[in-house]
Amino acid sequence: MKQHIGFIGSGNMGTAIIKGLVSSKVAKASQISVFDIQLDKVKALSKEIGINAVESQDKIMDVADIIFLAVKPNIMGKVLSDIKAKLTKKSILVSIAAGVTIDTIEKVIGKGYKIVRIMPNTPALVNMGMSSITPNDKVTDSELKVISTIFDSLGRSEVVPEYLIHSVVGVSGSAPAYVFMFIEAMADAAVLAGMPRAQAYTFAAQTVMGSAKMVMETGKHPGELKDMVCSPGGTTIEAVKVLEEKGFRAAVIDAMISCMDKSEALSNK
Ligand SMILES: NC(=O)C1=CN([C@@H]2O[C@H](COP(=O)(O)OP(=O)(O)OC[C@H]3O[C@@H](n4cnc5c(N)ncnc54)[C@H](O)[C@@H]3O)[C@@H](O)[C@H]2O)C=CC1
Ligand SMILES: O=C(O)[C@@H]1CCC=N1
Repeated sequence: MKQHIGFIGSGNMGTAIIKGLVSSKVAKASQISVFDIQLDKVKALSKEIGINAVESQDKIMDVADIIFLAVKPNIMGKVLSDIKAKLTKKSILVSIAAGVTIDTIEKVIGKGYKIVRIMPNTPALVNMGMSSITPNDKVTDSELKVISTIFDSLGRSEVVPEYLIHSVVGVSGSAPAYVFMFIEAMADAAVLAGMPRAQAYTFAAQTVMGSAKMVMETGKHPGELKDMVCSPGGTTIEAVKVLEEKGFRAAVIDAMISCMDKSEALSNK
């Protein structure tokens, strides 16, 4: 791609996107400029992967065609007000903030600007992310293609209407946290049974990755794939019984309802 990409904020998610982009080779490190109030962090990132570390938001606005806002939702308003003067109608503003709607952004910067709302997740760091893309009506089809290319290079992406973003937060944005908890719990049990810790993480994580791949590649219903593991009178069905008794599915659904409710509450602030 030929555009210059600027980042305001390089925390957990911003850094995952930046590193994923560089390793995918969709953008060269020289095409990426990054500003974060923690300047040392950006300098270290520059040293590590070669992106341009810049010392102000203004410098990002001077060089970038695509501007990523990767700061916490509660400071989005301030950052938007700060960059407003230098924003042009040609720039594409990409926000990854949970609960900050396109309407909220337009209330600060005004209408007529190109805005894309993204809900990414941290596996973008290893180019296995899942991102949703929601453009406003000022973004052209070819610009949307550029944004899709960026997020496809970080894993997969799908364009969704804005009302679906709460579901996306629950099922992918926040979801790595619950998957990591699942992996950690499985590894704990293996350690309990005597397996060394590091080996337990490898077995658990590879199993989660392989199971996910089977869902994606076989097209079979997850229930059918589960049934294929459960030998009659065997070990797996014993585990399934306990998971059902302990409310495993209900716990996941309830947790996600809390997560999605919070996403909605943030949007209504
Ligand atoms: N962490 C995740 O898994 C995901 C996060 N998000 C969204 O990404 C955004 C960032 O989240 P995280 O990376 O987790 O937070 P974080 O706290 O790790 O990173 C935020 C960064 O912004 C910097 N910052 C603060 N004020 C700034 C300013 N005025 N100018 C430039 N930089 C500034 C901070 O120094 C920090 O490095 C949030 O809006 C969140 O909703 C979305 C999807 C997933
Ligand atoms: O926890 C959060 O608020 C952010 C949004 C999605 C994942 N992390």
